[in-house]
Amino acid sequence: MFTNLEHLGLAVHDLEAATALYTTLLGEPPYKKEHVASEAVDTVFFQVGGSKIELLAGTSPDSAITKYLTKKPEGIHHVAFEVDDIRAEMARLRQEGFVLLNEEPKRGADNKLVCFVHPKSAAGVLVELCQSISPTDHE
Ligand SMILES: CC[C@@H](C(=O)O)C(=O)SCCNC(=O)CCNC(=O)[C@H](O)C(C)(C)COP(=O)(O)OP(=O)(O)OC[C@H]1O[C@@H](n2cnc3c(N)ncnc32)[C@H](O)[C@@H]1OP(=O)(O)O
Ligand SMILES: [Co+2]
Repeated sequence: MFTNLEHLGLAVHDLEAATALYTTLLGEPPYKKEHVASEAVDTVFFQVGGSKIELLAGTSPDSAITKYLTKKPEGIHHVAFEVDDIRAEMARLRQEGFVLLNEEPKRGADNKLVCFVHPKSAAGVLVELCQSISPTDHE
């Protein structure tokens, strides 16, 4: 089951400048900064009610964010939904004909298991599924 709009992922060139801008915009500083080596990104998270803003900057030319920003301007890169059972939702979406970008859930930022749905199968929007896990869980 989809349970929440977990975060909006925003692709930015300059993480420090974007962090300062969003701190002013939202009136609160971020609650977390995290490097995710598997995605080659640095992230900054802001809480907004029950959802979050995730700022993302690529840390290598191979990063999906770096590649995206060579073709597109800064802005909304993906929409992330919280799910209660990521494997069940992946199986359901596959059955419905969506193209998943991961065979298995992978470790994302902020203590989540994540899986991406190709934008070409989701009306032009890159969709991320997220399931919360304990910080000590390893998959
Ligand atoms: C920090 C971890 C995690 C979290 O916990 O929150 C994250 O959020 S990580 C975020 C970064 N990681 C990812 O995005 C991983 C998933 N993405 C991918 O695998 C790829 O980016 C992609 C979506 C498969 C695209 O890669 P690729 O096919 O190599 O790029 P192209 O430039 O050739 O794009 C093909 C096609 O798709 C369109 N596109 C690409 N990205 C997006 C996007 N974010 N939103 C909408 N559309 C997108 C692109 O415009 C191309 O379309 P056409 O030009 O019409 O062919
Ligand atoms: Co994300």
